[in-house]
Amino acid sequence: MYRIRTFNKISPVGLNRLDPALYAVSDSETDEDAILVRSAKLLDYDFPKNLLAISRAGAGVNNIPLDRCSEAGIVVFNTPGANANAVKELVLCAMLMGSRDVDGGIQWVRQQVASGVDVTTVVEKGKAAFIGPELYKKTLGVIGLGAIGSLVANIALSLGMDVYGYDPFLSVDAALRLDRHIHVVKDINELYKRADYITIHIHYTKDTERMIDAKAIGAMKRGVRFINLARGEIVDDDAMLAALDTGWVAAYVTDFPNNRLVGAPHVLAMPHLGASTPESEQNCAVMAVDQLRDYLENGNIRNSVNLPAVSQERSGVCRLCLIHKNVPAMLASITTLLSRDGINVENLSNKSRGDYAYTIVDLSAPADQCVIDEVTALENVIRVRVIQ
Ligand SMILES: NC(=O)c1ccc[n+]([C@@H]2O[C@H](COP(=O)([O-])OP(=O)(O)OC[C@H]3O[C@@H](n4cnc5c(N)ncnc54)[C@H](O)[C@@H]3O)[C@@H](O)[C@H]2O)c1
Ligand SMILES: O=C(O)[C@H](O)COP(=O)(O)O
Repeated sequence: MYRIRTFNKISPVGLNRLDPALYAVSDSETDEDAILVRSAKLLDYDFPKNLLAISRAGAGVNNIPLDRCSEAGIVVFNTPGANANAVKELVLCAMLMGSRDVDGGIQWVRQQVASGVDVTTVVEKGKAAFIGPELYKKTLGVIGLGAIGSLVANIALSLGMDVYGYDPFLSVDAALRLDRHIHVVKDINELYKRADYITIHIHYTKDTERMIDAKAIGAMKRGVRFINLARGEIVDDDAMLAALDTGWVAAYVTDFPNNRLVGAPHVLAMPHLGASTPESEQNCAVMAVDQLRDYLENGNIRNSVNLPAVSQERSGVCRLCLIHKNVPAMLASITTLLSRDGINVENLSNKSRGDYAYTIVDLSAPADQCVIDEVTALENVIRVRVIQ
């Protein structure tokens, strides 16, 4: 029986894929073998020794201490693309709301009614205060052309926008998803100097923290409208507030409110709603659960953010799964111990990612505990699992 602790509400459509005969799942499990999480912060969480995996039902993993997980042999998964459509649709909403003062207008209508005015008598005169430009024929800059950015870039074309994209690490898959009419630039300043609207879709890491600072904003066009449904930390709030104050930035629409931003003019702050649709919550939960099950039951790794992707059809009678450091002669050391005991290797897969590597070995005979202990004791081996 595996114990899975949930740290957020995970869609039952995903959770129902966990057989209750094999899995105990709740938010009160202790000594858990695995974690299912959305945005709950695990940075200071004291992981149980037997924790094997964390599956993030969503894209961003800045709430998970990846280095600490790798060192402890904990595999971290996310669900690439599973919530991208939900975010794309909210970006469209954000672009429109940052343009036309729909929010201000709706609030004004409510205020009229609340103060006893017959709103029908003031609408036509009052509406002039809420005028705003159209998206059609304007230029959109998309920073980050991954799962979300590529969808946003493509749909903006169909709104009649001219689209510039920037992504120095563009994957082949992502590039193939992009409409050929999108101008992909190598220098972000090419995007900054042209865009009337900029939307950012990159991960928050040490490298992207406050990437949108005073210098970046200064390189943008005066009157730019900036949309941030990625992470609050990517934008330097001081620089953004100063630019809103002078009108250099006409509107800042963000999914990451804080008290300073919410009080400022021309800021529209939503409560992290990007992925909050039933469809996206289900997609993410299904993917997070399926990947987790495949790892727990078969040792296969798909869509990990800290270990390589390694999957292998089951063969033999017993499977060894090893997380180890990416150093020379690991495979030789492991197979030497196995062959010394007369155990034949039916199939083997090994891949590395940065400082770490993962090996799956299917064996023709069950490995006895002595040999497992010896493999576990090898220098640079972090974790060994035996799956029957
Ligand atoms: N508001 C929400 O609810 C919500 C929902 C989903 C994702 N997100 C955020 O959006 C981020 C992106 O999600 P995704 O699914 O598109 O991820 P993704 O991995 O598919 O795409 C990220 C892209 O950013 C690119 N990139 C990395 N560094 C860059 C840089 N310095 N400049 C330009 N591009 C860079 C990568 O090459 C990649 O193509 C997530 O990490 C998360 O923080 C927010
Ligand atoms: O990174 C993500 O996937 C989003 O920020 C969504 O987060 P959530 O699952 O907590 O809504």
